[in-house]
Amino acid sequence: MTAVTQEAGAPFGAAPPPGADPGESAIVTHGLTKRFRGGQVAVDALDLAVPRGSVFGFLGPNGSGKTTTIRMLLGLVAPTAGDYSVLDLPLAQALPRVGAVVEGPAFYPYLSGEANLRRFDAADPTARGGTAARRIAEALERVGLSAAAGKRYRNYSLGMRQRLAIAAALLGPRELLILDEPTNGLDPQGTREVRSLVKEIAADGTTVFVSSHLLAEVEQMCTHAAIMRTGRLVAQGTIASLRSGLVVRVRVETPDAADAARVLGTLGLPDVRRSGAEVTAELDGRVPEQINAALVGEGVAVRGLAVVRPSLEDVFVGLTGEGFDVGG
Ligand SMILES: Nc1ncnc2c1ncn2[C@@H]1O[C@H](COP(=O)(O)OP(=O)(O)OP(=O)(O)O)[C@@H](O)[C@H]1O
Repeated sequence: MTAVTQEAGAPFGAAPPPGADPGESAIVTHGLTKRFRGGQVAVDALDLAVPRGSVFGFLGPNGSGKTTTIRMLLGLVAPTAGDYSVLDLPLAQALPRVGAVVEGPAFYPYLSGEANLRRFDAADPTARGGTAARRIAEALERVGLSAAAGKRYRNYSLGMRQRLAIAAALLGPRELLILDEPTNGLDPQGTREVRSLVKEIAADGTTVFVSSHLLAEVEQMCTHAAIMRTGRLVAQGTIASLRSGLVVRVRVETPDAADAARVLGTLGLPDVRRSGAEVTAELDGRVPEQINAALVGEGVAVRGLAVVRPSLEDVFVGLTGEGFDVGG
């Protein structure tokens, strides 16, 4: 597939830079659309470009089309229109290099983690029999379950269960790992385990494409994101580039709020706002040290000074005019 070019009116960041080598993308979609019987358009003309080596957050409220997109990428659902490329290969050649956790795999509760992986490995026609024990040991090692390999699945914590699902997806050498809402239903500890595992897998060079309806999770875990809303792409790019269009503010906590507001105004910071003991303004390219020095120089007692960067939620609100409603 050739590089997707930016079209007039296409969402911000929708295409790789002109002349980009398509081999640098782990996933490219062009006009990818799924209309279900009954007329429901679940995915609407989606242009995605997932750089190799990225941890790519596929972010959207429930029902925004994330799972349907993933199912199309894995060849589980046929698109109504558009095309896509995974690892720049025909799908049959790409899939053995792709690990995926879409719906939680069915593990036997009374079997150990290791025995469950043996079942999975045996069911994979592309896996070579003679090296199964090594593959399984490596997958368990990679997700940090070697010590719990012999423990029954039903005694695993939620985080361990999800890590085993990821191990099952990593039984072969994978260039791309696709995870659909991997922290859904996990407790905070399990969520932390999965998040750090994703980072480790990416650090080993595997591209990770992870869907989520949790903005904060994508901000913490991902290098890039695409934001979906009702089947349509709102924006995509690096997390920094998504935020770059929005204003960074400075927030000062002080008992001398009126004086602080005056000083910020004198410094020329735009949009000074005061609320109780808090004064905020646009940072406008200044460094916080300079602002702090000016405040202290004018005798303002500074209790706290922080730079407030826009969140992905601010990006979503800024682009759609709506709140990010996880209920869809
Ligand atoms: N097989 C189907 N037939 C008809 N409509 C479907 C089907 N699968 C999904 N949909 C609809 O398509 C839309 C997108 O669903 P999808 O599951 O892809 O969203 P999602 O972003 O993954 O949300 P969730 O996190 O809730 O699964 C929803 O409105 C859903 O009801």
